[in-house]
Amino acid sequence: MENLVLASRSPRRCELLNRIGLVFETDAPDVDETCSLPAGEAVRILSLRKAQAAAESHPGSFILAADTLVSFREEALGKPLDPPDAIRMLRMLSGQTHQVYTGVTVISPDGRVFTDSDRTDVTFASVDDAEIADYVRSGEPMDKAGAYALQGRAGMWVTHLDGSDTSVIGLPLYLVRSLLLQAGYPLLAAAGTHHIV
Ligand SMILES: Cc1cn([C@H]2C[C@H](O)[C@@H](COP(=O)(O)OP(=O)(O)OP(=O)(O)O)O2)c(=O)[nH]c1=O
Repeated sequence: MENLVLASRSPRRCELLNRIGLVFETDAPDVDETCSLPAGEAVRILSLRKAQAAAESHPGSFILAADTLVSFREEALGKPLDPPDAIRMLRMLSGQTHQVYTGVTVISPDGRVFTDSDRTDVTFASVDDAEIADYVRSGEPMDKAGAYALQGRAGMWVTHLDGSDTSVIGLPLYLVRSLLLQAGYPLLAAAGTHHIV
């Protein structure tokens, strides 16, 4: 079976790939995550950077990488710098619709590059300062783009989602499937015996 490397330290991305039964190793070299492009373009470039960095040390493997940014009124929101920054972001998102962009890149063993991105619109209910402060104290926002986790407590705030839930959590599985198939990864054989209970 061909080797698949997930170039990520995100436990959510690992969990999502495990969910579809793929066997993979992880290796996430450090990359420069600064990019001044709009979020929708930046996520593709950043996922490409992550994939290329991992490909250097894994010749002959399939490489998969992703990057997620939240965007509200043209401002790209990555991970909060500190708790006050998380509070600032969540106050902005309260009662509003924002965009979540996730870029995905696959590199095939012969070095061909396949890259695409997803845009999903998420609408939050109004959340007051006390609830935001309590959420930030929980620590959940600190390693998440936009300072929230759809798969966690912030799932209670989502009144509408137009797009892909797995994309918001960091890895749009429909793009993983399509890019791996384009790259020639034997997806059916790899996931064939897996089923959830
Ligand atoms: C909006 C949102 C983001 N996130 C996470 C997904 C990503 O892990 C993170 C965005 O940061 P990224 O820089 O995309 O990824 P990462 O640094 O966590 O992992 P790596 O670069 O090693 O792959 O935010 C959630 O888990 N839930 C959410 O609802």
